[in-house]
Amino acid sequence: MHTINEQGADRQDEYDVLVVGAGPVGLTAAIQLGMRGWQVGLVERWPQRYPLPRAVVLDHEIARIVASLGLGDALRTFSEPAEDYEWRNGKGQTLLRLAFEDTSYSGWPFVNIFTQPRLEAALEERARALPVVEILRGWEAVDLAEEPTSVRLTIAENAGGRPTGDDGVREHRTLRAAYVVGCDGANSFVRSRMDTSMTDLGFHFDWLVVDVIPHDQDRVWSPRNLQLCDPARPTTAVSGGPGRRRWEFMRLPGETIAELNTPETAWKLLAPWDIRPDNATLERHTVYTFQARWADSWRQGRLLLAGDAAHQMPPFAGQGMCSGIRDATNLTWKLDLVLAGHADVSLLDTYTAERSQHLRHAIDTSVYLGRVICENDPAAAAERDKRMVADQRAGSAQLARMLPGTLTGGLLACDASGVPVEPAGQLGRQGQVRFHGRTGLFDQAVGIGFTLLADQDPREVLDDDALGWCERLRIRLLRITDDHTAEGPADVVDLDGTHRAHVAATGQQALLVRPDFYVFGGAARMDAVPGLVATLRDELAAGSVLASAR
Ligand SMILES: O=C(O)/C=C/c1cccc(O)c1
Repeated sequence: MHTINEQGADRQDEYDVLVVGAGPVGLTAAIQLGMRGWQVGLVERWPQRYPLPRAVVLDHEIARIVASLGLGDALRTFSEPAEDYEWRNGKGQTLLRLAFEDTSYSGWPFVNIFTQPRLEAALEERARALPVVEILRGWEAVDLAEEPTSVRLTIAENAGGRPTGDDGVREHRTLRAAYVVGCDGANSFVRSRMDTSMTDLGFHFDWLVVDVIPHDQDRVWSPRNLQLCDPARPTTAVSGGPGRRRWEFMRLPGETIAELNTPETAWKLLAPWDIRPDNATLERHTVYTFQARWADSWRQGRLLLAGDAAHQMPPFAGQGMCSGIRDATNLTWKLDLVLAGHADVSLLDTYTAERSQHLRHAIDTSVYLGRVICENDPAAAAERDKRMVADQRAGSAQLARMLPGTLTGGLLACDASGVPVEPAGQLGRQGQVRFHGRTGLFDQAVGIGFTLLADQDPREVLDDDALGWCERLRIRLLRITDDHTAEGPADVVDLDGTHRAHVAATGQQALLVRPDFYVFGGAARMDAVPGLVATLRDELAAGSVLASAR
C-alpha cells in the first residue's frame, strides 16, 4: 500500500488491471474483466457521469456484446432499430439508400440507434454490482511508470467540476496493476505515456452537433436517418434513440466555431426542419472536429489503448463507439488468458493486429461516406450527384461497405503458410436456443466464453488431456441439435435453426468460436476436432499466435 497525500498518508492499491476512463469502452472492459473474476480499478477523472448524448449507433455485433454483459433487457429500453439510412442531395434526389433488417445473425437488429447516457448508466450500475470492480470517480491519472512485473499509476483527486491542474493541493494515490488499459479518449493520458505514432488521414471537418427532444413524440421521420448532402449546408438528421433526434450541421467557410456553437445558431438551423423552441427541447449543442486518425500501436508492454484513445473517425458509418467496444471485447479475453497463465504474453500482440485491420475498414468506410457529405463546393457536389444518381438508377450504387464482420489475421486457425482457413475469422451467429432448460438467445441461455459447437457431442472425440485443458480454459463443449426433446448435458437445442445452418453453410461439422464471437476455426469432420483444439492450445502456449493480418 503506498499513497502520498498532503497528510503524508501512505497507501498503495493493488489490482489486476487498471482501466483509465469510465466511458462506454472503459466500463465494458472493466465489466468483462470483472465478470472473469479479475480485480479492476476503473479510474475516471470526472466526478459525475456525462449526462448528454454523444454516440448514437450500435450495430448488431455491439448489441450482442452489450447483452452479453447482462444488459440485453436494458438495451431494449433505450435503443431502437435504425430501419434505414438515406443519402440525398440538395434537390432531394436519393444518392444512396440502406435498409437495415430488424434482425441479424447476431440475434439483434442489424443497426440500432440508442441514447448514450442511458447505456453508460446501465454499464456503470452493472460494473458497481461486481465486487471485484472498484470505480474511482473524480480521480485523474497524472503519472504512469512501467516496472518489470507491474505498472504504477498515480492519480490525483479531481474534486471540482473540472480538473484544476494544480496537483500541489490535490490528494494523490498510487495504484498498481499488471496492466493499464487507456480508454481515456482522444487526448488520452495513457497514450501520451506510450511511444506510439499516430496516422492521420487528414480528414478534418467541424460540425455542430445538436440533440433535440421533439415534444410531438408521434411525429414520423421518413427516412428515419438522413444525410442531406446539400453543399449549401451539409446536414445530418438522424434518430437519437427513442424519443430523441440528432442533427449535425457542417461548419461552412467563413463561419467561426464560436458563432456556430450557440443555441441561437442551433435553433436557426433547426427551423427549416420545423423544430422550434415551442415544439422541442434543445438538449445540447457542441462542435466536434470529425477526424480520421489512429495510434499505430495499441500496446506497449503493460500499457494498452482502446476506444477513442486508439482511434477516432467521422460518425457517418456509426462506427466510433462500436469500434471501441469491439476493442474492449477483443482485448479482455486475451488479458484473461494471459493473467491466468493460460496463454503466452505474445497473445496480446494479436490485439493491435486484429483490431487495426478491422478498424481500418471502419475508418475507410467513414471517410468514404464523409467525403460524400462534407462537400461544400457546388460544382464538385453536382459531379458527385451525377455519378451517384446514375449508379443508383443503374442499380450499381456503390453501397457504403458496412463492416465485413471478418478477421483476416490474428489468433485464427491457419494453413501452413499462415493464411486463415475459412471459416476462421468469420463473426459467429446467434439464434434462439434451449440449454439446460433455459430458453433464449445463445449467450444468455448458454453463457459466454470459448465455445466448441458441433453436430456431435465433442467430448466423444477428445481424450482426457484435451478435455482437462478445455475445462481449465472454460471452453464449452456443445452438441447443437434440432431434436427439441434433447436434454443431454452438452445439448443445445437450436430452436430457430441459426446455428445448425451456420455450421452447415461453412461446410464444417464443428466450429470453435472465440469469446469475442469470432470463429477460431472449423473441423470438416468430427475426427478433426482434436486437431482443432490442439491448434488453439499450441497457438496460445507457443507464442506463435500472430497470423499475418492482410
Ligand atoms: O451521426 C451520424 O452522422 C450517423 C448516424 C448513423 C445513423 C444510422 C446509421 C448509421 O450507420 C449512422
